[in-house]
Amino acid sequence: MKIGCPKEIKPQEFRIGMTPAAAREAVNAGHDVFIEAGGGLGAGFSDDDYTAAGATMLATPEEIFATADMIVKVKEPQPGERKMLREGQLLFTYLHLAPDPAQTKDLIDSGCTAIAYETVTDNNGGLPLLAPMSEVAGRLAPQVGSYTLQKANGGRGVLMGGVPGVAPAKVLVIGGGVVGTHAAKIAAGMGADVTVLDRSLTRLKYLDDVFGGTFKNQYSTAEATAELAADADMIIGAVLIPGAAAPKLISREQLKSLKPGAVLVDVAIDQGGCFETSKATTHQDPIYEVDGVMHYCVANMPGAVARTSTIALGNATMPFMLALANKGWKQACKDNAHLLNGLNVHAGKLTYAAVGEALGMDHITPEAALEI
Ligand SMILES: NC(=O)C1=CN([C@@H]2O[C@H](COP(=O)(O)OP(=O)(O)OC[C@H]3O[C@@H](n4cnc5c(N)ncnc54)[C@H](O)[C@@H]3O)[C@@H](O)[C@H]2O)C=CC1
Ligand SMILES: CC(=O)C(=O)O
Ligand SMILES: [Mg+2]
Repeated sequence: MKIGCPKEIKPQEFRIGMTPAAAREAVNAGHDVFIEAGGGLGAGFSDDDYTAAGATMLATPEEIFATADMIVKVKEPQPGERKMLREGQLLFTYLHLAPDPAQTKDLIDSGCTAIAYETVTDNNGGLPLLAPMSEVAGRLAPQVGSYTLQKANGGRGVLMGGVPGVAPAKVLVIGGGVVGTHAAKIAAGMGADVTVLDRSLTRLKYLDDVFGGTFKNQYSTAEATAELAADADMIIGAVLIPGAAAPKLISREQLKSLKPGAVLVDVAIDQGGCFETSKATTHQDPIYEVDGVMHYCVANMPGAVARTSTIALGNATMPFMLALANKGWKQACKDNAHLLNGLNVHAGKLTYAAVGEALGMDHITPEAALEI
C-alpha cells in the first residue's frame, strides 16, 4: 500500500502522524511510505531520519494526498486538506466529528473512508489511540492551569503547592478517566489539594484503591460539582462520552459563584467542551476571560510537547496502521471489532451513531459499511 503522511497544518501543531520508526516498520512490511518534506521537524525528526528509514520525501501536501492510498495524520483534516481527499482513500487520524458538522459534511462528500483514532476501542473498555494523548494532555493541564493562575496571566495569584503556613490551591478535576487521573496525579504532585469527580463507581473504586492518599474522589452530581467548583482555584474538565458531544457541567450562570480569577482548563474541548462558556482556542492565543473566570481551551494540547506526543502516539497507532496497510481496511476491520469501532465515515455515509445523534444526521452501522 502507498502510505502518505503530510505535515500538520493546524496552528502550532508540531506533531506528525508517523515517526521514522513507524515508517521503517511499514517499509519492512513491503509498503511505500511518503512523508511531506519537513513534516517531522517540529517533533525533532529530520528528512534524513525518514529517508534512512526507507521513506520517500515529497515536497507538497498535494503530492502526498494524490499519491497515497492511506493518509496517516494527527489532527482532523483542515478545510484545504479535505478538498484533497478522494473516493476510496483511507484516512486514519483524530477526527472529533461530534462538534464539527462542517468537517463531517466534507468527509461524507469526499467519499473517503475515515477511521478516527479517538473511537477505536480495546478489551478493557478503553480508547487505546486516545489514551497516549490523554496522558499527555492530562499531565499538561495542571502545568498550563498553574501558569494561568498567576496574577499577570489573569488568574487568582495562587501557588499550586502553597507554602508553609499558606494553604495550597484547590483543584477540581471533573472526569476521572485517563486525562483526569494524569491531571490529578500531577496537580497532587505539585502540592495542590485535589478532588476528582466521576460518574463511574468502578472508576471511583479504582481511584480510591490506587490514589486514596494522594487525592480525593467524589461521585459526580450537579450538586457536588457546584459545591466543589465554588471552592476551587482551578477546575479541569476531563469528561468523555465516547464519540458524543461533551455534557455541559458548569453553566455561564454558575461562573458567578466561582472565585474571581479561578481557572477553567477544558481538556474536553475537542468534544465541544464541558463548560458552557468554553470555546476552542489555540496555542497562539490559549487563554480568555468570561465573567472574571479564566478559560484555557486548547483543542490540541499535546502539540505543545510535540516530540513526546509524536512518539507516544506513534507507538499506539503503529499496530493498527500496519494492519490497515497489510490487510486493507475492510479485512482489518473484519478481523478486529475494536478497529471497526473507529470507522466514522465510509463511501458517503456516516457510520458512527454518537456522531449522527450529536449532529442530527442519518447514519448506518459500521457492519453495514463493510458490505458497501
Ligand atoms: N484538548 C486536548 O488536547 C485533548 C483532549 N482530550 C479529550 O479529553 C477528554 C477526556 O478523555 P479521556 O480521559 O481519555 O477519556 P476517558 O474515557 O478515559 O475518561 C472520561 C471519564 O469521564 C467520566 N464521565 C463521563 N460523564 C461524566 C460526568 N457527567 N461527570 C463526571 N465524569 C464523567 C467517565 O466515567 C470517564 O471516567 C476527551 O474529550 C478527549 O477527547 C484528550 C487528549 C487531548
Ligand atoms: C486527542 C487529540 O485530539 C489530540 O491529541 O490533539
Ligand atoms: Mg484534540
